Amino acid sequence: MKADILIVDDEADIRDIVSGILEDEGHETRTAYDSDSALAAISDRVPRLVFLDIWMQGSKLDGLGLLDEIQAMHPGLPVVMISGHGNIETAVSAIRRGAFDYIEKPFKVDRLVLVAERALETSSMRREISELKKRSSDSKELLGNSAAMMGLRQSIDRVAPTNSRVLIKGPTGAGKELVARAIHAASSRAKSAFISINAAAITPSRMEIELFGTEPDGTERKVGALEQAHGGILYLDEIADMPLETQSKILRVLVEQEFERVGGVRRVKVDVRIISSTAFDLEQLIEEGKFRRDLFNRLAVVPIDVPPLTARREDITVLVQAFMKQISAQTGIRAKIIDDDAMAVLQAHSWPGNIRQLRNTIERIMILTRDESDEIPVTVGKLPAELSENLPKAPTESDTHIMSLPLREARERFERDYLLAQISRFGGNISRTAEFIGMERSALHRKLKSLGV
Ligand SMILES: Nc1ncnc2c1ncn2[C@@H]1O[C@H](COP(=O)(O)OP(=O)(O)OP(=O)(O)O)[C@@H](O)[C@H]1O
Repeated sequence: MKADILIVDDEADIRDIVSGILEDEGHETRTAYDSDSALAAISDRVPRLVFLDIWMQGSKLDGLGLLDEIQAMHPGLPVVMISGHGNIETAVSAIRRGAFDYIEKPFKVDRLVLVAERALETSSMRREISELKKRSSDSKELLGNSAAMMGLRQSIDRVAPTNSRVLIKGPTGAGKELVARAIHAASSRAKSAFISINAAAITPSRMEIELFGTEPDGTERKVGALEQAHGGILYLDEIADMPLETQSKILRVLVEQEFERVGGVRRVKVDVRIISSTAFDLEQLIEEGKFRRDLFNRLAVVPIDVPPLTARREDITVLVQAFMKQISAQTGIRAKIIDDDAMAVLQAHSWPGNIRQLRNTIERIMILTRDESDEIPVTVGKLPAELSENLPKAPTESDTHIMSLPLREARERFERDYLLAQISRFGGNISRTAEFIGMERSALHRKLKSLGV
């Protein structure tokens, strides 16, 4: 795991030895010789780990004072104390105050490397856990075995190991963020941060603070998303909503790989892979002058399309079952069986809110039927009313249209509607439709032809 490590020590040869060893391990190091230069280095860019000497000559703050300062500003940042022979007790009290561990001078290479790896691993695990807690209601696994999903998985596998910027296109709730997370998980940056920032949910004036952070001016300093994502991935959700001014600033970051914080003058260098997403036609927004073409060209190095749920209806059964299990685990409501007709209704629905809407619907169904025994299957009548609105209706006596037809024509009309609904339910897959309705594939083709479909 390559990381940005800061070494703070007043002795130049200790700084050199520690940074030499850590660089041999593939890390990036920076050094500081007292508390002021250390705080300046941290404010240039927040490192992933700090090695901090306990006694520093000529420093405004000693090691413990600086440890307190660092912890107040960056609570999750691990600090390993460097202690001399005489001050093990101080090192131990530093651990009580929140330091991760200490190494003793003269130190052994193995011990130094081990402590660094452990500190980095622990902090990345902590980050993962807090990330998991935040999203514990959602699974991160991309489910579905439709051709569309297989294609999507292939694109993810192909693009993940590269460092290319990816633009994920697709309608709302189709799983764009999940795709971005899958790319992160399969990339060499998997152990580093995945920071997500939603342009649609943030006001334009707040957007720059969220992205670039603020420079301290007596008040609390905010670490921006770009800095938090250093070494990892920044996910820009719904870039179409980004104000033009922010677009220019993002473009500059992409060109120069560095930026300035809001209210600051210093340049902050970062190494961040950007994945962005949109539900809109950016080409059209470019035509209308609402999106910068040069930014689009830089963000969309590899475009990935996430198809709407209606283009992969055959995944619905798997999704419904998985969501039942997940919701049941979270809420304690027992999972239900959905009968074939009710499942067919779910498969035929238009799902404008895509997978998110499907998940919410399953949650609603489970809540509505929570008092029933889990042996009673969910029938069409138990589904939320809006789901059955678009179904082809069975002819009734008041349906004079079909009732006015002779049997042969009425049957043809019914067959046509029935077959079209089944084909749509199986995402246009004729073989699977044929299998389900119990017809030979070739016979179904002939039938469709004879019905003029
Ligand atoms: N293939 C999938 N398998 C399982 N769950 C999925 C899948 N795709 C999406 N989801 C779930 O659907 C919900 C919406 O997904 P996500 O937030 O990734 O969509 P999005 O396209 O980024 O939405 P938006 O456009 O609103 O940002 C989440 O709960 C996600 O876990």
